[in-house]
Amino acid sequence: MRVDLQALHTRHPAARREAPDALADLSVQIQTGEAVAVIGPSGAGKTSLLHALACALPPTAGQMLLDGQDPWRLSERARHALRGRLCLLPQTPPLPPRQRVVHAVLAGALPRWSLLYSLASLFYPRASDVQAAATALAAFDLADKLWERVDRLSGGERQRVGLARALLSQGSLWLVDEPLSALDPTRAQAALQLLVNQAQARGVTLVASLHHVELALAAFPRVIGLRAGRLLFDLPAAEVNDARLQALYAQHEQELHAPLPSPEPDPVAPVAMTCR
Ligand SMILES: Nc1ncnc2c1ncn2[C@@H]1O[C@H](COP(=O)(O)OP(=O)(O)OP(=O)(O)O)[C@@H](O)[C@H]1O
Repeated sequence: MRVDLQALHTRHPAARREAPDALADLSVQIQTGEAVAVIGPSGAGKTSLLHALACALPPTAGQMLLDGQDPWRLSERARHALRGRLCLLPQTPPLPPRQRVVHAVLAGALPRWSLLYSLASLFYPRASDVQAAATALAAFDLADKLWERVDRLSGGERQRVGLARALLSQGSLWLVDEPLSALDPTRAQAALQLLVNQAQARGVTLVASLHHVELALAAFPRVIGLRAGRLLFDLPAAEVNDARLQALYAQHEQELHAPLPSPEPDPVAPVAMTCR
C-alpha cells in the first residue's frame, strides 16, 4: 500500500485545548513494499502516526492518502473495508487471558473471514488454519505454544504471539508499535528482521515505531525521526549519523542509549502453599 501524507496535522480527541498537535505539518511519502522505522523520544508522536495511518485518528488539517484514497472522504462502509487491508499491531497486544494461542494468532485473519467462519473457527478451527497459525508461531520460535493459554505466557512470548498475527493477515500495510519492549536483545533482533523480511517477501508496506535506535538502523533501510510531532529527518539508515540522533534526542539522551530488557522471564509458576 502506498502512503502519502501531505502537511498532516492531528490531535487526540481527549487532548487539552492548549496541548500542541500530536502530529504537525507532516509530509511523508512511502511506496508500496517499503519498510520504514519511526524513531524519536517519548511523546514524539510515533504511536499517533501509526494510529493516523490506521484510520483511527482523523487529520485536523492536511491530508492522508492510502493508495491514492482519502479514507476520511470515503463512506463508513468503504473506510471499514479499507481498514481490513491494514494490520495494526499495538505495543501490548489485546489478548484475552483465557484464550488459546492458536485463536490469538488466527485473529490476524479475522478481517478476511465472514462472521460465521470466524465463530466456527473458535470451536472447530480448520486443519489448514491451525497449520498456518503453527507456521507463524514457529517463525517466532513459539511452535510449542500453539494450544497454550495466553495467560500462561511470559510478556515476551505474548508480544511475539501478537507479531505472529501479522503473518496471518492479508493486510497490505503493517503498522507495528514498539514490537520489542518485552523481548531480550537476541529475540528482538530476530523478530524485527523476520518482520522486515516477511513484509518484503509479501510486498507489504511496513511502518514500525521503535525505541531501540541501533536495532532500527540495523534492520530498516529508511528511518524517520519525529520530535514533538514534527518531522526532523527522513533518511536512508546509513545517513542517520550521531549528530542527527543527538539533535533528535536532545534532553532525552537516556532514551537514545536505552538497553533492551534482560531475557524474558518465564511465566510465574503457581506457588504451592501448605498449612500445618
Ligand atoms: N489518548 C491521548 N489523549 C491525549 N493526548 C494524547 C493521547 N495519546 C497521546 N497523546 C499526546 O500526543 C503526543 C504524542 O504521543 P504519542 O503517544 O504519539 O508519542 P510516542 O512517540 O508514541 O511516545 P512513546 O514513545 O512514549 O510511546 C503526546 O504529547 C501525548 O501526550
